[in-house]
Amino acid sequence: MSHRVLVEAGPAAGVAVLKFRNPPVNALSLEMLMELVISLEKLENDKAVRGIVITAENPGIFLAGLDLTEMCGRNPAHYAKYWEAVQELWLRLYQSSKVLVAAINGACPAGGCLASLTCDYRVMADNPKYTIGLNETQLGIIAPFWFKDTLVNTVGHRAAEQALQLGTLFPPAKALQVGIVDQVVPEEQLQSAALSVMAQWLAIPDHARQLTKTMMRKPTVDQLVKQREADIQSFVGLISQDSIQRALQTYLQKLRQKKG
Ligand SMILES: CCCCCCC/C=C/C(=O)SCCNC(=O)CCNC(=O)[C@H](O)C(C)(C)COP(=O)(O)OP(=O)(O)OC[C@H]1O[C@@H](n2cnc3c(N)ncnc32)[C@H](O)[C@@H]1OP(=O)(O)O
Repeated sequence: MSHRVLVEAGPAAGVAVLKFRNPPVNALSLEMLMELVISLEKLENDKAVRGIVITAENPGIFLAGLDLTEMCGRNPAHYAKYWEAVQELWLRLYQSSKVLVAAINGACPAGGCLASLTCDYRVMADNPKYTIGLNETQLGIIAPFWFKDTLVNTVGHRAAEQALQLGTLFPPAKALQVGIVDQVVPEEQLQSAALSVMAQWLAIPDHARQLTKTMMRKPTVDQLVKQREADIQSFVGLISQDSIQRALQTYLQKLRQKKG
């Protein structure tokens, strides 16, 4: 039984809707990652499902990214387990044979942006409070190579380099201009727009679309698969450094003080 991920049958045949519900901010905790992987595996094996709309149950925050509390003050074994789960989610999403459409109905930083970038199409609600991007450098950390490659595959090398170096969080219109999202629509039309684009994608025969998706994505997937263990060790080494721990603690404190 999943608590942090809700899967519903969509209003159209063959479409499921997967909703994030991990209050307060839909951070990707270890439990949330594991529940997502299980839900995605079930959907992947369900022949009746051809497409999945991915969204947040409550508008405001799509995903707050990786859970910073999983990466602060823990031991190396925990960091390794956490990072393996992050890799697993990315591999499931990026290699999914289903059509994935992200209906971005809230803030979408870092790991949240990465999850949306694995989708085949991104529709974002036109709300200036919502931003999207790989903002890792703003936290004093570096987006791993497979985060970078997923962005490069979406927006091209130059735009990705600039966005990554600056850690830019783009509001909807700018995100559309850069190509990080494919469509921006009024907030109240987000779900209908996602279903409408899903219908267009489902009009293509599955086998042809799936083989094309694999052809386009396999080189990027293979890069991680062939060095998965090394990537885990690299993450554990970096995240355990005092300077990185200090940077993350400072960032978390800033988030907490924002309220007070
Ligand atoms: C060095 C080796 C390489 C490492 C690579 C690692 C790659 C990392 C990828 C990531 O995803 S890092 C996480 C990036 N995420 C962010 O920068 C988002 C941070 N959060 C926000 O900007 C805001 O919280 C929000 C999502 C826009 C929501 O704002 P809102 O005003 O609605 O809520 P807050 O009051 O800010 O937060 C409520 C509560 O939640 C805590 N929190 C927020 N984000 C996270 C998070 N990502 N992980 C854990 N906890 C988070 C926040 O601290 C508040 O906690 P309390 O004060 O209530 O205790």
